[in-house]
Amino acid sequence: MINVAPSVLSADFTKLKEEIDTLEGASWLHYDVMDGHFVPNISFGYGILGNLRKVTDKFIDVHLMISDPAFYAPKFVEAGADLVNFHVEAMDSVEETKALLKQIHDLGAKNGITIKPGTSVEAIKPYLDDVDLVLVMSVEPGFGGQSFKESALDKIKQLAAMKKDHHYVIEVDGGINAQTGQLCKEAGVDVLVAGSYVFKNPNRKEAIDSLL
Ligand SMILES: O=C(CO)[C@H](O)[C@H](O)COP(=O)(O)O
Ligand SMILES: [Co+2]
Repeated sequence: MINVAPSVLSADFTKLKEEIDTLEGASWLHYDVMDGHFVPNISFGYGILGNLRKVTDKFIDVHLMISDPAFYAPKFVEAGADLVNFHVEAMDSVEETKALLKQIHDLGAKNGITIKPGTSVEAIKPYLDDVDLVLVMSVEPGFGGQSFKESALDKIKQLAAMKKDHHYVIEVDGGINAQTGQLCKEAGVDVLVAGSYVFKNPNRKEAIDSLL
């Protein structure tokens, strides 16, 4: 079964609750956190997540694009994240990474590990037994509205082939529309993040349905 996770980054923030209410058919919400350091953009933090948590029962998937996930991840769990994923490129050691994955679980949320387009699946092999989700970036993190990079497809296929020995779900993020979403589904993805494709369509249900 495919889940669609609309990325709040592309929503109209002046009416966030109404925007969320239009997302019929999507059981997840994707919440992109950018610190202006790990990526050259700044989005929103755990305060706004706390507000969002009060107005939706959707499964909130927090994507941390920040340099210090170990410090901030617990704050996002506390604010109501259902899942917190962070970039392997932001971590200094395997020990530190495993400790943060465990801490997120101990705090009661699901965890995930994320790779940029230039990072291979090899880099996250040490964590595949410890994660609930692997996020494959199909654009350089930092901005919505970019074009899908086909190099993500091979990584999804590799992760899908290894999935039988592990328990993670595979998510893809960046440049997803009906066409690229179909390619990802054929490659074995479980969760499609879609920002501009969903929020730029006046008929949100139609956009979400075209991805399912
Ligand atoms: O993590 C992200 C950017 O770093 C966003 O989740 C992603 O870009 C979604 O936007 P779009 O679907 O418009 O590409
Ligand atoms: Co994202």
